[in-house]
Amino acid sequence: DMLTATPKTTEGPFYPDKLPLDTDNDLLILNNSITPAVGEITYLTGRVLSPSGEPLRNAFVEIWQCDHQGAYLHSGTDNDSSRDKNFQGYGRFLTDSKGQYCFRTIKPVPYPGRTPHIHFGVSRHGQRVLTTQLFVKGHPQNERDGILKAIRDQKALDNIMGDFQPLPGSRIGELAVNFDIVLGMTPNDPDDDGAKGIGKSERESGMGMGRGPRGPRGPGENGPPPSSPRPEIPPGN
Ligand SMILES: O=C(O)c1ccc(O)c(O)c1
Repeated sequence: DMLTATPKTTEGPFYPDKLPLDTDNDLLILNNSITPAVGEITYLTGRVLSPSGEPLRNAFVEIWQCDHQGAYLHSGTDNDSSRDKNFQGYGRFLTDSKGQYCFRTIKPVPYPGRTPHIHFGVSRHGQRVLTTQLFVKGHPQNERDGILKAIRDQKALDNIMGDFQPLPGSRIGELAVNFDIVLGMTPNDPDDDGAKGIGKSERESGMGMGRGPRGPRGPGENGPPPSSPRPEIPPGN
């Protein structure tokens, strides 16, 4: 049996034109800063699945979104001066053997003309295979969003509605949302190419949860953000 494929949407104008030096899966802390981004802390988890529901390992998941005041990490914005300099704005992660990814970010807020959303790009074998957006289930502005209105299939729509809920046990009002991404059919799809197509230095910098010395901890583990330094791409490399 085939699952309903996650619908694709436009990439939008603000995929970062210059990636931040820190591209890990914790969008709340830049490099070794002790000051987190402003916003509602959200643990964003999910799996990348094949059309038949098999977990896909080594899928390259990128997310990007505007900060708590609607500023994207992009040179084409008109609100860069008010941008939250502590918000990473972009993050990426390679799925594990269960197809799982995780990010720590903020709950998305409206952008002028758009209902709240988080942009996603999923790549395999060095090629983008899905561009989509995750929305906030029940948000009143969803009804007036042109990109959402273009998706006519109710099942497909349900697939991109994130149910942002209080993180159980959190004393500081953190949220959690799960978003499983189902890819459409692709011809001749080996299940693992060892992340081929992702640049070596980038891969080495992709210190995700469970693979490196830091990155967000899993849901339920609160406390101050980790402060130990982690490997980064050295300037000039
Ligand atoms: O079409 C737009 O203006 C627009 C703005 C922001 C977005 O995130 C987006 O996807 C589209």
